[in-house]
Amino acid sequence: MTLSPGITLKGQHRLERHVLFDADLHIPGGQWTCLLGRSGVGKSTVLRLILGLETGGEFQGSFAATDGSPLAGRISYMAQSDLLLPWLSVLDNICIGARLRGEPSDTDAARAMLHRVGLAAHAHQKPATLSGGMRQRAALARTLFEDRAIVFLDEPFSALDAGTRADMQELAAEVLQGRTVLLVTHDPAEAARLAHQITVMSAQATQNWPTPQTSALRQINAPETLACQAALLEYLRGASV
Ligand SMILES: Nc1ncnc2c1ncn2[C@@H]1O[C@H](COP(=O)(O)OP(=O)(O)OP(=O)(O)O)[C@@H](O)[C@H]1O
Repeated sequence: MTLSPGITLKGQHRLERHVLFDADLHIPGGQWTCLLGRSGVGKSTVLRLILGLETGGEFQGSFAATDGSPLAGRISYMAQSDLLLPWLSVLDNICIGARLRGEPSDTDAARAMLHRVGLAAHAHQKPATLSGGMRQRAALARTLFEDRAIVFLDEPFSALDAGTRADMQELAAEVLQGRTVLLVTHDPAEAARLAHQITVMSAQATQNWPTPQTSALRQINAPETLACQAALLEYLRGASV
C-alpha cells in the first residue's frame, strides 16, 4: 500500500447567512483522528466538504492532502445512513465499488470480509431483510473492503450493541492500520479507545484534546482510557455548538 497522506482543512463554512463553523484541522497521515462535537456543529459537513459532496452551504477556505496529490479517488466513505443498494444482495453491495469502476471484484475476499463482520450467513439476502445493526455491519464491510489510503467513517458503530461495537472497533483498527482515518463519533469511550488524535469541534474552533499516552487500540477498562473518556464527556457536556 502507498503511504496514507494527512489532510489539512482551514476555513469557514456558511449556511445561508450564518457561520456554521470556523475550522483549522490537521489530520495526520496513517493515524486515526476522532472528531467529536455537539450535534449539528458540522462534523458530517466536514467529511462531505472534503469528499466534494453537497453540503447545502458555502465553504470559504481550502483543504488538501499533505502529499500534494488530489484527494479524489483515494477516500472510502461510510455515511451515517448505510447507502446499501436495496436491489442488490449483501455480497453484491460489498463488491459495488469495483463493479462501478468496471474492475473485477474478488468475491472470495468479499465473503471473507462478510465473515469478519458476522454476516457470512446473510451474503445472499437483500438489505431490507437485515436488522439496523446488520445493515451497519454490511456498510462497514463495504468500506473496509474498498482498501483505500484514506477512510472517512461517520458514526459507523452507532447502531451496534456494546459487545458487537467493541468487536467491530477492533476489526476496523486492525484492517485500517496505517490508513488515515477520520472517525466522527458521539462516543467519548470510542474516541478514548481508538484515537491517535482527538479533535473537538465547535462553531468557533477545532481543538485537539489530549489522548492517553498508551498506543491505540486501548484496553476499554485501562485507567488512562477511562480517565480520557470521563474528562472528554465532562467537557462535551459543557461545550456549546
Ligand atoms: N444538504 C444540506 N442542506 C442544508 N443544510 C444542511 C445540509 N446538510 C447539513 N445541513 C445543516 O448543516 C448543519 C450541520 O449538519 P451536520 O450533519 O454536518 O452536523 P453534525 O455535527 O454531523 O451533526 P450530528 O452529530 O447530529 O450528525 C445542520 O444545521 C444541518 O441542518
